[in-house]
Amino acid sequence: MADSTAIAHAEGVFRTVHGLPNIDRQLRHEAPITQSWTRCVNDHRLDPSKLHAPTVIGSADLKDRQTQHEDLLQIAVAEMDSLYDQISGSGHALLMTDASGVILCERVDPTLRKMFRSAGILIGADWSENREGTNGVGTCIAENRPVTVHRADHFRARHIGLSCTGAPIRDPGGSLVAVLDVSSISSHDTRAGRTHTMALVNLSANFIEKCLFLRRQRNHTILRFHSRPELVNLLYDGALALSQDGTVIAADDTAVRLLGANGRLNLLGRPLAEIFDVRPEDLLAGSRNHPAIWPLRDLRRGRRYFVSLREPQREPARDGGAKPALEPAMLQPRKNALSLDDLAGEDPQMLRNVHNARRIADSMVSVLIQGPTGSGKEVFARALHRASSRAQRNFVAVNCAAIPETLIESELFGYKSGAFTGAHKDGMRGKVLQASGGTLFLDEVGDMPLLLQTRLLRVLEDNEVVPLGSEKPIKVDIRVISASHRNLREMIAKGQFREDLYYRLNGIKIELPALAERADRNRLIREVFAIEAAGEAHAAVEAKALQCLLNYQWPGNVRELRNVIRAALAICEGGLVTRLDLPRELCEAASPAAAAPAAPGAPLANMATPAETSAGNPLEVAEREALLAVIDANRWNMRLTAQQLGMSRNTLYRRLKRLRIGVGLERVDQI
Ligand SMILES: Nc1ncnc2c1ncn2[C@@H]1O[C@H](COP(=O)(O)OP(=O)(O)OP(=O)(O)O)[C@@H](O)[C@H]1O
Repeated sequence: MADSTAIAHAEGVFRTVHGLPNIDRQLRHEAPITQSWTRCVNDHRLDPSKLHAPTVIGSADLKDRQTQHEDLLQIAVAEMDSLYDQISGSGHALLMTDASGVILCERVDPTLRKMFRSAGILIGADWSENREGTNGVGTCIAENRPVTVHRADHFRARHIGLSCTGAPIRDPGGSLVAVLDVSSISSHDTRAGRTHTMALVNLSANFIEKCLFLRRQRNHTILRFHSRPELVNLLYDGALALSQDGTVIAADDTAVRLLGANGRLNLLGRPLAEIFDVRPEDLLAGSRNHPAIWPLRDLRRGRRYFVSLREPQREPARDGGAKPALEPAMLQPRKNALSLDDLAGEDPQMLRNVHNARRIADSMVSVLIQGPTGSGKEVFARALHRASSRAQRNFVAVNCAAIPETLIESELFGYKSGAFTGAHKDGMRGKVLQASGGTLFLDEVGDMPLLLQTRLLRVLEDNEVVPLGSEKPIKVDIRVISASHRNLREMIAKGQFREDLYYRLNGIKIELPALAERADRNRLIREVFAIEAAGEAHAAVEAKALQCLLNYQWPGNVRELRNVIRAALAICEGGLVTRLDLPRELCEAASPAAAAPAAPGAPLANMATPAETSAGNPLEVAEREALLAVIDANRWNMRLTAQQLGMSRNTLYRRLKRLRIGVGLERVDQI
């Protein structure tokens, strides 16, 4: 390519990204392309004119990735051969990448192989957007939908001879696992001509996706449905995988669309009898009792569908035949760092909170987060920091309740060398200085001693801090987010909290609801299970155990929920959580027969008395007391307890179970 073409292309890209008029006024790019260009410049810091060699991963890494996607590749290769037959001779390459954009397999006309290789289209090459800029694979992954990137739509000048169309392939949980892409070089295709290619690629991607769903769910009953009987058991029907008690454990995109559900999570964990007018016993009788295809009505909209049932190919190897109602692999476990979007959920109060937080994310407005213990105040503060323009700078958290009163001043404001006896000889930068440029998170701000409140207010008013033992103020630039589970207004009335500081901190108030009050609590419980069980291939929750989790009042909110699930996963047999793996008190309190919900704040931990453990065996009583003493000393932090006792956390949880020590309110590390 002539340098002048590359320079002109790069100039066009920069003009578009910076909103300047293009020299060639005819040049128009669709929104997904210009958004991708903006990501390439601002986020990936790529230069469109730069020539570079393709990034190709090593053969061991490639082999690992291929093995990891073995079932997918087996399905895809057959479909790719069939698609390749249809397009061969037209100068196209057909390729499939994994979710990070690395090519795992390809079908290329042997006479064109060399040309495609020199364009970087070869097995093992990384076509993610942050490597190759806007392209059919990387942009499909970034946008999570089918895209065509035609010639000068490409970000890198080097790729403007290519025309590519990529379509996502999703696993039964809805996560993108692969991209199917058709590319051509020096194509004389018009953009309109790519519409046909897009239809073909989409069809093949949908087909692969459906086969993958059926294959991965083959050990469960699968219900397939469509409003037209002749389309049942074909590509266009909806598919639901069911547990043995008729609970939906996986749904494909078509099922979600046909049922008008608001996403997969609305279907997962629900009994099929809540979705269709089917009696559970009819369903449990299996396909033998039904004609091959029979009609059912959808309960929400009253629409008639024709359905077929496929029985499990093999009984799931589960403990004692217990019935899984929820399998995390079917949910989409979220990444560890939760974003504001992740936190919004479907609760009206949370949606309002997230909306307000987004509006002020980039401003200097102080944020006061209130909510009961464990409701996610710190998680919210971190998400807000990540959504702000300070995201790349420090987020410094100070727990005002955890630092001894005598140290809090030096912790916050730092000190000069030799400021006091025992001070570090080089002095210390306090948290306020560490947070300068970023965000200072004051957790449990209601626990800050009054004297310090006065000093903090001065720092916030003057934007400068004077370390202990120094007289020289240092300028700071901090965004303050504070949190408290206490009623600060009541504290002001009692003279325990400064009113002026309250107004300084309370630029905007975010009130987090208790877990039991959240309209979307069932969904949140499932999500937390999915997060905790991520990476455990066979983890599942038995239907009755799930019911206990859903019915319980959760006085310790999400923290308690997380710890209960974490402990249950550690002690359960074969990955299946049953009621026996949950604290007994939780199931009792959650049962409809329980006289009243657990009183908010009532500790769940340590509710069994020594007499209840193995009929009061004195050795066990002694062991229990010794263990409780260590746990108490570690403030119910199981990681530290296990470390101190020199055992793994799993062993510790097993021992807790044996000694019937509940783990309801223990504190563990943050995600
Ligand atoms: N929406 C959520 N999804 C998954 N986990 C969450 C969510 N919200 C909170 N958590 C988890 O719950 C636990 C408690 O959260 P966090 O520490 O933010 O609560 P908090 O309200 O600040 O608690 P405290 O009042 O004790 O300071 C953490 O382990 C956190 O990762």
